[in-house]
Amino acid sequence: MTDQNLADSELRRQIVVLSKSLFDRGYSAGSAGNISVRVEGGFLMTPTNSSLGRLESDQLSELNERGEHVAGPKPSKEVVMHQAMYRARPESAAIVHLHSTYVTAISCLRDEDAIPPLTPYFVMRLGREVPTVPYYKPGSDAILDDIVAAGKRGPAVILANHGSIVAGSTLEEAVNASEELEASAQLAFLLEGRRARPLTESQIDELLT
Ligand SMILES: O=C(O)[C@@H](O)C(=O)COP(=O)(O)O
Ligand SMILES: [Zn+2]
Repeated sequence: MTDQNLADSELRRQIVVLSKSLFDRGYSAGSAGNISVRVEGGFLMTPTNSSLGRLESDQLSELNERGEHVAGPKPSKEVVMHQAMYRARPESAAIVHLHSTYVTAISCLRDEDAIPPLTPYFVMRLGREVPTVPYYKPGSDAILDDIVAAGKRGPAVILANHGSIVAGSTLEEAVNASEELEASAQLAFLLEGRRARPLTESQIDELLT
């Protein structure tokens, strides 16, 4: 079942539960990060300046199909970034933006190929590559074109000196992929400077077929 088939109340419950789970395990701190989910007629989104650990299901922002705020508290400042990712990946029903520690550390170090495809699970959850877009001030609409281009290359994108944005066909899928991205960033740090054996192109092809 895709998230769009789930009742609005169930999607609200999932946003609260999965956001708290991410927060409790250290994937976001303070009020960093934001989440959106496609619903009938538009999107639900976490409010701006809200902590992922303390959301309430009846206090989520409601947006229409065009990404305009129609009800609930003021949405995250990253509406345009989320809308760009939905545009790049029309099959997506949920998007997670985090500042998880190792991904954010890598986002401050490299411009491309920041996290190599070293394991099958990386390829299965994140694809062949995780592109990086240049730095933009958080909330800047100018990020739109770069996110559309990067999102077409894969479901996960690194934001230079900021964090990550990950799309999924369900919220659970987007959360799982975000967690895999952070685990892969940790691996990349552990292996830095060592002769790690990357997966071959044919091994990657086999995983993606
Ligand atoms: O980094 C930022 O400021 C935003 O990208 C963010 O993570 C939290 O912004 P809001 O969702 O507007 O609270
Ligand atoms: Zn952010």
